[in-house]
Parts: sequence; C-alpha cells; structure tokens
Amino acid sequence: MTDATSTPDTHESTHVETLVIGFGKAGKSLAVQLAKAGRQVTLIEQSSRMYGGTCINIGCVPTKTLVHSADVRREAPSSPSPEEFYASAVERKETLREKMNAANLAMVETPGATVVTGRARFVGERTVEVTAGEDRLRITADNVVIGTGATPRLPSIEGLPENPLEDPRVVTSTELIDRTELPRRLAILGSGFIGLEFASMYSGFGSEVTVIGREDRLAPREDEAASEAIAELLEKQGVALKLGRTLESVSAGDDGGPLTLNLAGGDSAERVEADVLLISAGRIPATEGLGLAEAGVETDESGAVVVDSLLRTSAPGVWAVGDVKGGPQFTYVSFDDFRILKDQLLAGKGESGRTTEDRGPVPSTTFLTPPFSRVGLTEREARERAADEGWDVAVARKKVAELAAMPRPKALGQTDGFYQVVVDKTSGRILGATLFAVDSQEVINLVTMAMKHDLPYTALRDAIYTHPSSSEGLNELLAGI
Ligand SMILES: Cc1cc2nc3c(=O)[nH]c(=O)nc-3n(C[C@H](O)[C@H](O)[C@H](O)COP(=O)(O)OP(=O)(O)OC[C@H]3O[C@@H](n4cnc5c(N)ncnc54)[C@H](O)[C@@H]3O)c2cc1C
Ligand SMILES: NC(=O)c1ccc[n+]([C@@H]2O[C@H](COP(=O)([O-])OP(=O)(O)OC[C@H]3O[C@@H](n4cnc5c(N)ncnc54)[C@H](O)[C@@H]3O)[C@@H](O)[C@H]2O)c1
Repeated sequence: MTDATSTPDTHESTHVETLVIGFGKAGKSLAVQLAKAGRQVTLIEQSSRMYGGTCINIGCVPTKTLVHSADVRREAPSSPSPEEFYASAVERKETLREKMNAANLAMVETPGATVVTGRARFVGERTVEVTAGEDRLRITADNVVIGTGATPRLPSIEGLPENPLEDPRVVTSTELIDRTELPRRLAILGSGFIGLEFASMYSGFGSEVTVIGREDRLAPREDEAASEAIAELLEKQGVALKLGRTLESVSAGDDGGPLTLNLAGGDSAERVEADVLLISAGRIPATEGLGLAEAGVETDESGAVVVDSLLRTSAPGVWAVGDVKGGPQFTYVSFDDFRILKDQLLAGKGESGRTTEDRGPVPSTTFLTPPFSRVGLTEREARERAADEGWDVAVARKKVAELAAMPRPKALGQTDGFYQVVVDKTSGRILGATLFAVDSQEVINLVTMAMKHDLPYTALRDAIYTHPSSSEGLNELLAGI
C-alpha cells in the first residue's frame, strides 16, 4: 500500500502499525503526528465529503460561518431578499468547507500516513474490514484507534416514517445547512446546543422559528436567571418557545405542503405549522455496525465505547477517542484525547503521560448572538456544595449594559446578556463563570485558564487588560466581591 489516498482493493489484505478509524479531530491529529514521528499509520474515512470530520464539514465551522452570516443579515435586513441572502450564505459556507476538507486531506497526505476511503467494520481482534462498493480490504494492526464520532438521535415520531428523514421536510443539522432554500417556518425539536444555535441563526436569516423543548426551561442545568436571559434573547429575536412540550405526532400529508406538529404538555394541546422540522435531539456514539463485539470492545447502554482514563478500551491495543466514547461532545475534547493517545503511542519520546483526569475545567460556548459561555459550577451548584466543601460562596453578577468600564459591547451595539463569576471568598478560588456577552467565547478561556492553574479571582480582578476589550469587564465585575 502506498502513502496516498486509496479506496480498498478487492479482497486485499494488509498489516499496519496503527490503524485509525474516522478522520475527525483526534484521528487526523494522531495520524499526522505519528507519521511525522516516522511511524506507519492508516486512516480510514467512510466518505470523502467527511475528510477532516464533523467539525469542519457539518459541525462547528460551517455552522459558525452561517451564524456570522445571520448576524450580518440581522444588522442589515433590507436587500437582497432573505431567500437570496440565505442562498449566498450557504454557498459561502460550502466554499469554505470544500477548502478546509481539501486542506485536511493534504495535511494527512504525508510520508508514513495512508488514507483509505471506505466503511470500516471489525471482523476480529484488531482486524478491520473496509468496504467501498464491491471492494473489500482487510487490515490487521498492532494498535487500533476508534474515532467514529456520533450521529443524530432520531426519535420515532407518530405520523412520520420510521426513519423521519425519509420525509424531505424533516432534517437534521447536516441536511439543513446544505439546503439553499430558506425555510419560511422552521420548527426545531430539541433545545440543546444545536436547537438554540439554529433557532438564533435561522431567525436572523428571516425564518419564523419555533423551538419545542421538553424541559420547562431552556438550558435546565444553568441557573434560572441564565435560562430566563437566554429565553428573553431568543424571544426578542422573534423565536417562539414551546417549552415543557413534547411532539406527540405529525400530520404530514403527502402533498409536500406544510407539516402540522401536534404538541402535548403545557396547559393545552397545541398545533404548530412548519415547512421544515429540524431534529436536534442529541447525537449518539457512532458504533452501530462497527462490529465492536467481534473485536472484544465493550460498549455501555448508550452505545458508547467504554474507556479508562488513558482512553484504552476493554480490548488490548484498542483505544477510543472523541464523541464515540460518550461524555462531552466538543472538538476541543477530541483534540485533548489526541494528546492523551499521542503520549502513549509515542512513549519513550519524552512525552508526559497525560490522562483524562488532567483536563481540568472544560468550558463551552453556545453560539447565540451574543454567545453564551460556561465553565465550572453554576451558582446553584456552588451553593449546594458549599457546606460540604467549606466554601463561603460569593457571586459577582452584572448585566453587560451596566458594566460601565467595558465599552466594547456598546461600541458594537450589542449590550444583551450578563457576566457572572462564582467564587469561594475564603480561599479566593474561582468556582465557575457564566458569561453571556459579546466575545464571551474568548473571555471564558481566560477564566478557565485561571481556574486550571488555581489563580485566585483577585488575579483576574487586578489584571491589566487591553482596552476596549471584553476581558476588562472582569476588573469591574470582580471588584464587586
Ligand atoms: C451542527 C454541529 C455543530 C457543532 N458545533 C460545535 C462547536 O461549535 N464547537 C465544538 O467544540 N463542537 C461542536 N460540535 C461537536 C463537534 O463537531 C464534535 O464533538 C467533534 O467533531 C467530534 O470529533 P470526533 O473526533 O469524535 O470525530 P468526528 O469529527 O465526528 O469524525 C468521525 C469520522 O468518522 C467517520 N466514520 C464514522 N464511522 C465510520 C466507519 N465505520 N468507517 C469509517 N469512517 C467512519 C465519519 O464519517 C467522521 O468523518 C458540533 C457538532 C454539530 C453536529
Ligand atoms: N457550540 C458548541 O460547542 C456545539 C454546538 C452544536 C453542537 N454541539 C455538540 O453536539 C452535540 C449534539 O447537539 P444537540 O443539540 O443535538 O444535543 P444536546 O444534547 O445539546 O441537546 C439535545 C436536546 O434534545 C432533547 N431531546 C433528547 N431526546 C429527545 C426526544 N426523544 N424528544 C425530544 N427532545 C429530545 C434534550 O432534552 C435536549 O434539549 C451536543 O451535545 C454538543 O456537545 C456543540
């Protein structure tokens, strides 16, 4: 086999040192790093459209490209028409996706690394069969890394086909962002990361958006004030929220007309008409049909590959990285998994022996406008644990509009949201932060860094920040403690 992209040859078989299944963040980073270190690695990806994985093709980057376009539209809604604007935004997204896909492939096309395009399935211990059309390739390996990611959870919905995506009016995020027609009425089932980001984004593009959430409030793990602030923002953007509701059934008709969604819960049954229904009900580990039992790889009840803190599975010489192992589904977690594995596979080269326990607090951002960012504990969680931990919990909270010494949001005309930092006054320790503001996807990393390195809140309070910036709000906010 050569160091080039290939599709499987009929019934060929080969042995490699390291086999990586899935061209995602962890998989590709590992393949490149191993090859650079003079190792032989084969990377299998089921679709050329997915070179580079979920994040760059159907996830983070294309969606945030569209979020940006939607923000531009919100600012200047006059011309062209919403439909034309949206079609050009999708084209812009697609141009970037194609470039990034090609750049990712080029990055892996390096001596020592081989990309095989086909679907992998274990047929024995550290033995995989790759299928592409009629062709089959059997590969045995010393080390196997499973990085197949996750796929959308598709609940069965009365009135829709068993696979709801067979109805062209029903989509997941993957299909929706490829369509150049702007849905006039978009209903969204699920109010997690994708549900909220798409609600904000499509309202910006000009769709009439309805979110159906089964919990009584948005982001139910957050403090109530945060849930209320998110709801207020979305309603201000024109999004209709149907919370504490379940989708009982859909009257679909087969004339291609609108869907009627029948909701239960709340005070009374309700109907919502929609041209497109987006299902964003979570993503499940992509292990179906992977033959894990034949490889001796254990999975849990959700289908996730069970791993230890070194990401080792129950099968010797087999690891799992990224979304497929369950837990938080973020590109940066997948990248950290790569670090953990690199240390093991390059052992003896002065690497540090990182484990999942070394991660420290992991932040997140939901890309609303403005973005909603979180790290560590909420106020409620901190107060619940205060007695046991001996914390004297203090909370600094200010609306963005009231942070007098932070003019950047005012300069951008975007003063929605708030800053909140929760601390233990006795030790000065930062317990958590909720930043719902312009630039919060950046500022949250600053707070995370301080938490990871046990800096007291006074370090953030007394730091010198550039001006005008969104970090400097921490000077004023934390002075209030
Ligand atoms: C709409 C959306 C928006 C998101 N936005 C963000 C965000 O803003 N920030 C963030 O951090 N995260 C975001 N995420 C989550 C993030 O994309 C994932 O957590 C991350 O990409 C997972 O990477 P991974 O390494 O697990 O594998 P993936 O990148 O998912 O790659 C797995 C690859 O394996 C391939 N594969 C699967 N099965 C097989 C098989 N049997 N044989 C061969 N190949 C196979 C797949 O085709 C895929 O390319 C988003 C996700 C979605 C869906
Ligand atoms: N900005 C980001 O970092 C970002 C953006 C998008 C996606 N992601 C990642 O992608 C993953 C998938 O996103 P998601 O929004 O699909 O999942 P999610 O887990 O964030 O939210 C799922 C939502 O669907 C609801 N739900 C689950 N089952 C349901 C059912 N049967 N019927 C109705 N509702 C149901 C849940 O209550 C929840 O509100 C997330 O976990 C996240 O880690 C991250």
